[in-house]
Amino acid sequence: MTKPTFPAASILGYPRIGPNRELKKALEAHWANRTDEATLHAAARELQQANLAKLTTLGLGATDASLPGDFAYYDQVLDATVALSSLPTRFADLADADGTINTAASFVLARGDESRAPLEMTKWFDTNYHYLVPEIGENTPIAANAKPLVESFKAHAANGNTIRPTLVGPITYLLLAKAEDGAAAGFDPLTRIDEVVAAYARILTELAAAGAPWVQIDEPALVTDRGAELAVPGALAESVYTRLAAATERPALFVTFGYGTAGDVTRPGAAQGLLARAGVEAVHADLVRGLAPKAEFLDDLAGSTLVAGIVDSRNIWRNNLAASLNVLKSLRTEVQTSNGILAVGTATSLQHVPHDVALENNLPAHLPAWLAFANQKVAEVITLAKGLAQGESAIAAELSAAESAINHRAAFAGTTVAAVRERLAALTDADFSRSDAATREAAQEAALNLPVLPTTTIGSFPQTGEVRTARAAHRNGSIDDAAYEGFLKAEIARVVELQERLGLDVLVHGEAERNDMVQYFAENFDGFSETANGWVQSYGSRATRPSILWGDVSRPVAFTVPWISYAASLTNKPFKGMLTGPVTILAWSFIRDDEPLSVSANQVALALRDEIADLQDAGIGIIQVDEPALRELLPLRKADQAAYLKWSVDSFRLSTAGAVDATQIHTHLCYSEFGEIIDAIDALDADVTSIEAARSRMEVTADLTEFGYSRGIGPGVYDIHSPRVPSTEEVAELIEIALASLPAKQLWINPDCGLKTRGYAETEASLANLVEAAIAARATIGANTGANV
Ligand code: MET
Ligand SMILES: [Zn+2]
Repeated sequence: MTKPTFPAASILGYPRIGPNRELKKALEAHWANRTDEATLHAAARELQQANLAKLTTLGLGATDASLPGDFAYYDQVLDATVALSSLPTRFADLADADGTINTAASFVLARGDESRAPLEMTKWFDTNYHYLVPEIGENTPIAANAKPLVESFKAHAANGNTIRPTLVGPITYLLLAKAEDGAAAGFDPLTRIDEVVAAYARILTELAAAGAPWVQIDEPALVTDRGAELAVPGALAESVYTRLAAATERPALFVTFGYGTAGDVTRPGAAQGLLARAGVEAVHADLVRGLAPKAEFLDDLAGSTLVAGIVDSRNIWRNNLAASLNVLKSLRTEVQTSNGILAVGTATSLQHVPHDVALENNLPAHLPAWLAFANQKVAEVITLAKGLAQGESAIAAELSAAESAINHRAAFAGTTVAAVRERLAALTDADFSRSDAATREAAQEAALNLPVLPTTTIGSFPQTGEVRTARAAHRNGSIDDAAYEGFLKAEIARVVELQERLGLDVLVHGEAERNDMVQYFAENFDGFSETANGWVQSYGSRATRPSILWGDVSRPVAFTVPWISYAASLTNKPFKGMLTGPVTILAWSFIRDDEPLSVSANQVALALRDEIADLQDAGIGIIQVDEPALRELLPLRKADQAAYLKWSVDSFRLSTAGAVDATQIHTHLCYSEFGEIIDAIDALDADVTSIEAARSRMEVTADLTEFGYSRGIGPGVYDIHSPRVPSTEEVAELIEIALASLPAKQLWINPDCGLKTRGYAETEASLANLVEAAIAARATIGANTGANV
């Protein structure tokens, strides 16, 4: 029997938030009870129809299943939880009479309610998109609920569009899940795979009955080390897809593997061949982050289609169509040798890029022609498929436009800046190291004269409505620079006065002048530009607007110094200046594809190094360089991690190593999987490191003791993710847990993260309790151990 052929051009998914963040607005209006559920559904449907209309205008077929059916109100993993009705026990009362999870219930899972915390949120692979972590135990219900998928398919079909319903795959779903609280120790959600497969088989049957010709099943977890072990002959992936392919009355299956190489990286294509032989009609390979399949590993595709993910869906650069076409042609040879058919697609869903370059009206003139956002990428996929089928001459105009944009970019003045390159080339090992920690410690003790268990904050103070209003007014010109500066100074003075009143030991300026901890730096560095409308979903209704790094980086003038030195002038207390580190600046921006990331990281590091020198000259004795994204960029495969950690740590060291001994360098990382990269964190060589720890009740302190961590450490004692005010007793307890494993001399007392999302009332109350608990702990230490701590 011949297998159905997948459309020649398709995309794995499309941004869901809407070109003007329509979904955000609809969701937030609904959550604020300003609209009912029917209004929300109508707004979402309208947005999806507009998106599909756009995609067909761009050239995707309306009826050949090349339109992705990947819409989600909040998150695609949450939608898989809905499709499986897998409600964790603590939410069991939310189930409908038939056991299913309705839209309102799914929002409770996503957002929590008065009595329950929401599902945990975690970064999706190595992206800045967050999914909701499924909680699966021995008894979590698993039962098919095809209704949302079927209804959506039918609604679009009635409108003339044949979408390809999309689901997170069974293996990926369970690998991303965590054991439900109360499950037996060591319980592995993957042990529930047979039930998940049975539920998916049922969903496939219902989708076939509704008329869906194709279904897309995303299995990106097979590009991780753990997933790869399951993608070898005789292992789980083979049996799962043999069973799904055997489902009676099902749509054709398209299984995708974004974010890397599926299966064994030394045998690119082996995982795809395996699934094709198991009966899957179309398989995908990410050619941007992963390796191109080879005939020798594909073996026999058994008539299946291989969809080449050649257009980058994680970045915004215009595709080099000529180079891509060459890759596609040689891949076609491999695929045809393997008895398969080649089609063209994206590396992952386009959910990681903004909608449309055409919506940008503020970019520097040279930039738009270099870029491709989602809509431009759809056109690129279609062009490449056409070129592959009909030859270069059929796409001559597109090839030449791409070529001239790429040549223009390569030759453009800011792309390579001689002075920046010379400075990088002249670096020596000495530029990456400070003197030994003991020497620094002595110099800092003399300079700062801090009490034991010093109290501080992570940097930002509440960004009130007034701050945001003033910023917007300044941006649109309704208040002038002087008025805005006056406003910010008053805000800074208020924050300094508050910290003095609360009795904190190390003060900060509060970051009121920063719209965002990355964008603010990008705005002040050469080599970056900001988009006006380049929103990318981060989680739920939240989106970020990453800056675009397009050229060599330098810092024309000191920009944090005026604010920070003004703040420091208002107090006699030790003062901490705040900067964002090189890895985080890059992780939360669109980065260059014409230079290794490590080169950009060192350029950013030198720009920061200049700022640190100026802060130091202005008398700032403590400088914090935040690296919350250090863990996020960690490569998915263990084999690639050491190289990443080497350059990322080096860039931090390059940024900070110009500081004199007496300047105390802090860093801040906000996640608790600290143990995993503790060597790298140690290698940052910061004098003091603050980390998130309150939710895990100081779990990290045990890792630190075991490691023998010897410098200053501030495990957060106040969970800033909720408006809850921790009592003095609670904070005292956490301090006590930390003191049980760490010497008092190393310990700092601080919140988990910045306070910008909090309100003033809870912030003041919480910080007052934090200071009170620290003072009490000092007294206890003095009583128990004498002054010698
Ligand atoms: C996500 S980490 C945030 C650190 C930053 N200094 C702040 O306080 O907001
Ligand atoms: Zn943080």
